[in-house]
Amino acid sequence: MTIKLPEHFRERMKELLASEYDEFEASYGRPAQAGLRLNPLKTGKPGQADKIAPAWREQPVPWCPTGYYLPEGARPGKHPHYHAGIYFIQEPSAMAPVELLDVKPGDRVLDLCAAPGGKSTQIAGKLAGSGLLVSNDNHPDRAKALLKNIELAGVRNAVVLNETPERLSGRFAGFFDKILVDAPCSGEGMFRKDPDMLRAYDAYGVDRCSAMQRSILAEAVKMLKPGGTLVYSTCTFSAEENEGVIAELLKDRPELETVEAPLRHLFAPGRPEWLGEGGAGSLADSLRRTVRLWPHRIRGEGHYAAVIRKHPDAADSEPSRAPREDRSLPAPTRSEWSAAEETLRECVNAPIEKDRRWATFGGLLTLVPEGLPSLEGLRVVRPGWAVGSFKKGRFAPSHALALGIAAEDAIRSVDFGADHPYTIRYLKGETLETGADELKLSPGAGPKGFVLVTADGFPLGWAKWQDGYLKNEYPPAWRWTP
Ligand SMILES: C[S@@+](CC[C@H](N)C(=O)[O-])C[C@H]1O[C@@H](n2cnc3c(N)ncnc32)[C@H](O)[C@@H]1O
Repeated sequence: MTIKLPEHFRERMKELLASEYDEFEASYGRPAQAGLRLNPLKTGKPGQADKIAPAWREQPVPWCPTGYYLPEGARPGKHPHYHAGIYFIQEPSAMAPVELLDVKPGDRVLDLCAAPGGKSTQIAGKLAGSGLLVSNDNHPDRAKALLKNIELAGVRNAVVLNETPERLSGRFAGFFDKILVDAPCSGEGMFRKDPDMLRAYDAYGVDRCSAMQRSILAEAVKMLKPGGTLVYSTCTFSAEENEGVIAELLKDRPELETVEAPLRHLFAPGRPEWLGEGGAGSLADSLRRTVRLWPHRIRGEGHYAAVIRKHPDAADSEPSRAPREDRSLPAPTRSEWSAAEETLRECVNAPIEKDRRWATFGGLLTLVPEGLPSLEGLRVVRPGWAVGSFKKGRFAPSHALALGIAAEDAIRSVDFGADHPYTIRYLKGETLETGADELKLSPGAGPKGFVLVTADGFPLGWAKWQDGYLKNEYPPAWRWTP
């Protein structure tokens, strides 16, 4: 494979990398590194991960305990397991920023530039269902794609927003323990993986990107708690978009400092000297603590990341201007709740946590994550886990419910196995002839009603059984395409 690198990119990298440049350029003659990351929300129990193709789990990514290099020719996106959200396809160096953020269960985390959700789903795996994830992207269509991946991953404690950093910082001042800013960038580390990035490179030049990154980051730090950690990352190599953005942020802000990245020994240091005369000044040591992932030094396409801590004694950010009552998220009416409760009891064994905060949103019943401030006035894509929808006085379980529970939580289930022809036919939206004796029923349940369809024990979606047929409830927008 030969990639024609933009001439000014080659010239700049040659000057910066000097004797290392030939090795760097040679890396563009090798195939892109593809990776897969297991979803701990679905593969955390003993034996679950063993069901995934062994060849895809042979080569671990050194900086990500759930990440693997894919062998050439592997097509995990064309496997029923993909539709169960048990893994995500992610370029290996893109797995590093969330590992550096060091998310713990119970944290309040913001992923500010989150679509399509590779890193948000990684964060959700680390939260393990406890704490809060606010996943945001300012692009409306990309925010929808983000929601789809959050639902596919079976995340129950995430809110998806479609907002600007400025509007969010007014609402969430000093609120988050951890923030990821995986910034839009000129994408120099994507040339091998995605030739479209080469075409877009001139349109999204380094100067334009660095201006955007500085303004996003300035808003992001306002939302960080004293003592909180922020990771800034890009998939580009230019110093202006990396060390330059961090230098600008740290300048005159003694409450912020870079810290040694936990996995620093695996990566190369930041390059303050590339900022030129007077560019880094007294910040040179701080910038050397940031990390660079180079395609000629590691197996990955390349990334930059800086870990920044806000001093625990930093003055609190301006208090949030959130309204006390959230009128944008009304609680279900008594009749809505009873319709929902009746159907949910027909579908799932798990207790319905009535004392949690439930809200109706766009015809959906959603479980709002604990500790969420008011979202009133913000562009909300989804305020929590949507467990079902109301239609003409009736309630139906959602696809997000199917993907967010375990097979044993369902009252009725049926498993065809990933290799069974019925599994693909189910994912294509077909009705399936199925005997009542093929269903697994909870004690006391009859065969008629909602059935969770699973593959190798991993939920794929709902069907409705009646008179020997499974009527397909798989959402048309999610269907299998050849
Ligand atoms: C590098 S991508 C993020 C990739 C993502 N973190 C993942 O791992 O899947 C950058 C994202 O930032 C979004 N974006 C651009 N400008 C933004 C802004 N001002 N505020 C929030 N998001 C922005 C873009 O729409 C894009 O989806």
